[in-house]
Amino acid sequence: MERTGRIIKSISGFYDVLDDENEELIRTRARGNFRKRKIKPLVGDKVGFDATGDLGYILEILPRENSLVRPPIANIDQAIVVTSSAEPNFSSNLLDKILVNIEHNDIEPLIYLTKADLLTAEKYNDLKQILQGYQTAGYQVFDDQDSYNDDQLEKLEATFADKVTVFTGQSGAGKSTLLNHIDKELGLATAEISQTLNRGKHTTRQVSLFDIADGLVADTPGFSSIDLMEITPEELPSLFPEFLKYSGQCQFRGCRHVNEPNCKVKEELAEGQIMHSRYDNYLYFLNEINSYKKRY
Ligand SMILES: Nc1nc2c(ncn2[C@@H]2O[C@H](COP(=O)(O)OP(=O)(O)OP(=O)(O)O)[C@@H](O)[C@H]2O)c(=O)[nH]1
Ligand SMILES: [Zn+2]
Repeated sequence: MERTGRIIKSISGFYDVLDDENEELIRTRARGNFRKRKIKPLVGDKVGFDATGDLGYILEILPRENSLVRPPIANIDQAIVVTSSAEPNFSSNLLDKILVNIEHNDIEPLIYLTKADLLTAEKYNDLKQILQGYQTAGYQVFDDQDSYNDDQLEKLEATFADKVTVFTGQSGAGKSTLLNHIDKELGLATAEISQTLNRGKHTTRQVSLFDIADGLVADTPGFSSIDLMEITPEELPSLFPEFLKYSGQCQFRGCRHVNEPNCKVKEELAEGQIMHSRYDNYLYFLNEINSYKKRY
């Protein structure tokens, strides 16, 4: 009889499946017909499988809610955007770019500040102000100056239950360090970042889901840059949740909030209800996306 479960790890052609019924871990292979159809099972996939002997076989992959390429994971509910204050420096442009990519994949982003202990009290307060703006825009923000404050870690863990969570962010932002604080037994490799380049070394390679606080959690390889290749100019305004609050009141359906008359988003921007940095980054991204189109 076919059993169901979720792939939580993939290692050179084998997939470790967590059985839905009894939480047993079963090593499986994909049936040859997947390879012929060019379907590759992903960590996070819900699968139907069959296991009689030592080794099981994946019989079917259930429809995916979403999937990421980097890291290759399917059916993700939320992403913890690990956002460094210093080394590497905070960049609202990078943060917004990450958020837009996550929103595009129908994943809920949460913002988690790290390395604020490296800031002066004044710089930290400035950054906190900015992050308050993200809270107002609709994001859950964790902004304690001590990233490993127990209360805050508990609040973060409380969001894991019954979800698949990925940790994402720039290389060197502190993803592995944060996860190691959450689960002392993980022992993920962390790296000193290269001082001269102010850019992290890539220390995280394999993708697997860990069972933490009644949920499944993945560390992911950091990146040094990301693009907006998958996003269209039509879609972009819908990836800013605070624009969505007002776009229904713009005069034109499909308003891009650039030069259109009676644009409610621009009114709210002028009123201070929408952050200037977010709007400026929006225009910047729109430009970037349009420049891709010209090239191809
Ligand atoms: N001062 C300070 N250093 C931190 C903090 N969090 C992480 N670090 C340091 O930053 C460096 C990079 O941390 P990692 O956890 O390896 O970063 P990562 O995001 O997992 O990096 P990749 O694996 O390259 O994506 C390490 O030297 C950590 O010790 C923090 O809150 N404060
Ligand atoms: Zn508008």
